Amino acid sequence: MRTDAPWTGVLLAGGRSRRMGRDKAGLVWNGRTLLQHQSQLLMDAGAQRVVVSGDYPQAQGIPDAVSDQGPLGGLLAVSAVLEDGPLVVLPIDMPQVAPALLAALAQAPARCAHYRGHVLPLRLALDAALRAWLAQSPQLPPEQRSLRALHAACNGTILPLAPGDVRLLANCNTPDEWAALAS
Ligand SMILES: Nc1nc2c(ncn2[C@@H]2O[C@H](COP(=O)(O)OP(=O)(O)OP(=O)(O)O)[C@@H](O)[C@H]2O)c(=O)[nH]1
Repeated sequence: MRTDAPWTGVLLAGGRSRRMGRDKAGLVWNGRTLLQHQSQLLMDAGAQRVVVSGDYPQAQGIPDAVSDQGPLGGLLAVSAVLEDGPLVVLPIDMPQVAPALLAALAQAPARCAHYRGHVLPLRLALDAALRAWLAQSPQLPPEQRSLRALHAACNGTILPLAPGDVRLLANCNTPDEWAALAS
């Protein structure tokens, strides 16, 4: 019998994709858009449900409450429609993450440090403390308005990876990175 605690997958899909020059959510990976592919990864990992952060009516996406605040603006808006509980936050531009990795992260027992600078995917406990931190985040100076600061302040969890698995976290921000990933 599966006894794992239920968790919600949050797909970060907002932002302007400036470096890519087109919406990353619409890029096609193995015959599906990244919006579809990343949502499926979270479902395959065992998410009870997936909530899309971003203005995507076709996926019941939650638009940012405060625009141009980066991922924190997305999490602030998403947190307003969710009850307390565990979240696994996945970016739109990281298509090679294995569902098993996300599943392990969802059930990870303890906080872990950054793995070689990666702060996503990230597990968070949505509770009063996280809500309060997100609520004040638009007032923070830009250098403190980051997922890294959130991770540090709210005990976010990053799963440590075996060195051979680091490639699973490859993301794509530019057309060249996308071409390299997709080749
Ligand atoms: N909801 C929401 N998500 C964002 C926002 N900015 C970035 N993201 C998401 O956060 C993750 C990391 O985004 P970045 O690569 O840093 O930013 P980006 O907007 O996608 O791309 P650039 O404009 O080139 O920096 C991606 O999954 C984005 O979809 C935002 O303002 N709102």
